[in-house]
Amino acid sequence: MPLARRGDEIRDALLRARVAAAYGVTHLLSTGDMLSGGGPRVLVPRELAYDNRDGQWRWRDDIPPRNRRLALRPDEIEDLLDRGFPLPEWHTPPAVAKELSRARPPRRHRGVVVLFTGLSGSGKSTVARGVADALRESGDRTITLLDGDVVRRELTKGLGFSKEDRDINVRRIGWVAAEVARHRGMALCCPIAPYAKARATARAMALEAGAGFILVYVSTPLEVCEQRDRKGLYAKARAGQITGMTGIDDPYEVPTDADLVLDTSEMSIEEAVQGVLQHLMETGWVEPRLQPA
Ligand SMILES: Nc1ncnc2c1ncn2[C@@H]1O[C@H](COP(=O)(O)OS(=O)(=O)O)[C@@H](OP(=O)(O)O)[C@H]1O
Ligand SMILES: Nc1ncnc2c1ncn2[C@@H]1O[C@H](COP(=O)(O)OP(=O)(O)O)[C@@H](O)[C@H]1O
Repeated sequence: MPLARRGDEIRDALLRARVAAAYGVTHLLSTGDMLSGGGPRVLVPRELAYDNRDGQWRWRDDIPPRNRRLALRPDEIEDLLDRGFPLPEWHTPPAVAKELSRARPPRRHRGVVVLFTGLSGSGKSTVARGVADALRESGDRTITLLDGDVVRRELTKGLGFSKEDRDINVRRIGWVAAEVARHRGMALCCPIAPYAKARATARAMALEAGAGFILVYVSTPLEVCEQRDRKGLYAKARAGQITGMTGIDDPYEVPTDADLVLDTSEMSIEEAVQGVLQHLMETGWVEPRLQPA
């Protein structure tokens, strides 16, 4: 029953019992540590397993091991649903499986936010653009690329590079991305996003919108970013002409929660793009028919 959890086990159990009673339920099956309350009687069953000799569920110890199939754990069920695989009929009646997959559609049908984080010049925009181009060709989802320069011109104009302004910048990007993903699109964003807390907020907003969130840490070392110095900002920072440059005299908090790490000093642009696509396919967010070249 997809009831929102209140975070309090006792209140959750009571609420479940009340809702179940309202549907006419007279007995509830529960694990030993769950509470009853609210009317129906609670039965605490012994662990049941599927007996493939006659298709019945019975106490697991009454079934010879070779005929016994244990019930799937909740995380195994979620994994099958996320990947869009059918739940086995011996385990879940098809009508129930249909409802479950309606409540938790496969990842490839849900929205997703991909946030690239890393130093200026690390390759975030270049890789995000490559991923966007590849996925646009497949046409399964709408693709929104929230590119750095455009974002700072259109969405966050007027903000600077203080911690406060960077946090607002990343928060706004995260909010727009989550809205895109709420409507089943894919949003690719590439701010430096130097602070872990702002990145965590972006993740939370995407998850709250029922979407996925993938943090790609573009870990290209500072020396390489500095050699690239496409905008001449590192040279200016070294010369003391500008201050607050990330990696020089402003912090970058290395992610400890990255879903994927790419060091573009060790791979070509194409390899980096394929690395992201591969990850999206392996985790079920993108259909695996986009085969890497
Ligand atoms: N002080 C300072 N520090 C870092 N970067 C600076 C700074 N001043 C200007 N720039 C240019 O602005 C781009 C970074 O903006 P972001 O919106 O990605 O930054 S942040 O996420 O809000 O920290 C970044 O662009 P990219 O190179 O595309 O990352 C820089 O070119
Ligand atoms: N393997 C690579 N992956 C990504 N960018 C690379 C790679 N090798 C060289 N580059 C170059 O590095 C620069 C990265 O710039 P950009 O993508 O704007 O970085 P960021 O968005 O992180 O500031 C581009 O000029 C790009 O062509």
